[in-house]
Amino acid sequence: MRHAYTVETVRAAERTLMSRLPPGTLMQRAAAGLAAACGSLMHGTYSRRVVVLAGSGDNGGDALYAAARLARRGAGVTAVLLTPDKAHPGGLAALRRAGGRTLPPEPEAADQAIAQAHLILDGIVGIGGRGGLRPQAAHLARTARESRATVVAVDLPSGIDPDTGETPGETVHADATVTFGSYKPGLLIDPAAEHVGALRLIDIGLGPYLPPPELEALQHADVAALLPTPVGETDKYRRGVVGVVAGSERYPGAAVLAVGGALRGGAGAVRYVGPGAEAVIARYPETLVTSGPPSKAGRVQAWVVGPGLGDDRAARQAVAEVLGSDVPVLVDADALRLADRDQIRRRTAATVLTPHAGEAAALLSADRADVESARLAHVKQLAEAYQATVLLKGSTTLIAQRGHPVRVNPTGTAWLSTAGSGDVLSGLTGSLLAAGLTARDAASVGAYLHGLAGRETPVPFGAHELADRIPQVWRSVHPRT
Ligand SMILES: NC(=O)C1=CN([C@@H]2O[C@H](COP(=O)(O)OP(=O)(O)OC[C@H]3O[C@@H](n4cnc5c(N)ncnc54)[C@H](OP(=O)(O)O)[C@@H]3O)[C@@H](O)[C@H]2O)[C@@H](O)CC1
Ligand SMILES: Nc1ncnc2c1ncn2[C@@H]1O[C@H](COP(=O)(O)OP(=O)(O)O)[C@@H](O)[C@H]1O
Ligand SMILES: [K+]
Repeated sequence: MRHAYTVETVRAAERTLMSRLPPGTLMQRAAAGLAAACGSLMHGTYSRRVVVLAGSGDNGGDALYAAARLARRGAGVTAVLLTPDKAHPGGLAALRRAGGRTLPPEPEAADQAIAQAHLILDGIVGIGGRGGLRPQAAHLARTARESRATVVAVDLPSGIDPDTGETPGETVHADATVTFGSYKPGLLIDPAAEHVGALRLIDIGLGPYLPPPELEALQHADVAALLPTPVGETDKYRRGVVGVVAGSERYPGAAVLAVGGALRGGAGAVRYVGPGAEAVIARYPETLVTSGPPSKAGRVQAWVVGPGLGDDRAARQAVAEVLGSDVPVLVDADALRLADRDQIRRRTAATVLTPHAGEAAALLSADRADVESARLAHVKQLAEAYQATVLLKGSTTLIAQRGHPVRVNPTGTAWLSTAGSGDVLSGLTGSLLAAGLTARDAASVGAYLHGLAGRETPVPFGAHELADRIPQVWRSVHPRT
């Protein structure tokens, strides 16, 4: 599991640790890790040209100390000092001793140095940055982006909000980010995460002083431990039956895709309820189909309701019946609009809502653009307002449930933004719910496998090919399956 902590938490841990160590120890640990990372990114240091963009805080200090190490190993280093009289004194002295030169931030000289650099170290601001970059810093960030140099962000790309992933103005666009002590939420959540590049964590010893995280991301081993695996004495009912209420005369394909996802999620059987039965059976003959209402369909351990459902009376009634059941329910697409909000809040069994940004905006009476620019705040707000587990889809998928750290899905690709891909995710996640995973685990594991399938399916792909790829990525996560 990867964990991410807010600035306040990182600072508190850092204070405790620093009080037990000689002054400057943490900065030297950070600088040593940073210099090593830069050396390997440049495939050596001798005769490489490095430009440091150094702000006046400790972030600039880290960058200057690291650059001094690179200069001692033969790199030619130029530091552009944003406020020369406030530059980190120790870092600056170290760089000068190592033969590095400094420039004030006058555009012409700085731009020229940047244009000739192999590597640019962004030490403008770190976790002490507030608001969008100031004009002088913003100019340097743009010049760095337009250069051919490899841009390495120190702790984080300057200009991003470390706690939320918001980008309030101009930001540095990094090829790599070397972060210290712990991940920060903003490094893992879009739009900021788009500017992070390859992310590397340098351990500076904060671990023992960190409380529960703000955000966490599953890795292969975590997912493998959660995947349902049939044991000797099981049967199809004990493995769980998932009911899928999806599709309509107009959108029978949504039924097929949701069932396709559900068949790959580990439940022992998939029961389909709705007008798409013929199409479903034609593609997946193993599906148990019923044409009546969900309440007459027989027992299931979890429901998926919504993909391609339409919005007629029958659809509304089906949503109400499913929400009235005492088993976990995943609510997607049309059902997010049709569901009675109080009925969701009153449920005692788990409820998973899977909106994309537009649907999330409608559920919160907010603007879609605001949801996309501040995903973390909005997913938490949704989980709170609906007393449900919420999986917010999009370029970064987040899973929130009150009382737990938010989960960020680390897999995925923009190729997933293809029609019907969300239907596959609903079916898959509902199947994991029926197999007995908790709402939060089912949503996180569903998003993880869906994202991996997106990465492994030859592109460009359609949603049905994504569903077909799930067994392969399941085995790649859990090779002994
Ligand atoms: N925590 C840890 O464990 C460790 C932390 N370490 C390092 O310390 C870093 C934090 O250092 P920090 O606290 O000195 O703040 P930092 O990020 O350098 O920024 C402050 C400066 O930025 C300026 N500034 C602010 N906003 C701005 C804007 N929008 N646009 C432009 N400028 C802006 C502001 O200027 P002022 O307002 O004072 O004029 C001030 O000078 C952290 O990220 C990590 O790298 C490591 O050494 C080891 C262990
Ligand atoms: N830019 C993106 N990067 C990564 N994943 C994306 C991106 N855009 C969408 N996705 C993913 O693609 C899927 C689309 O689902 P959804 O919006 O419900 O589409 P549909 O209704 O057509 O099935 C979701 O899993 C979402 O997280
Ligand atoms: K930085």
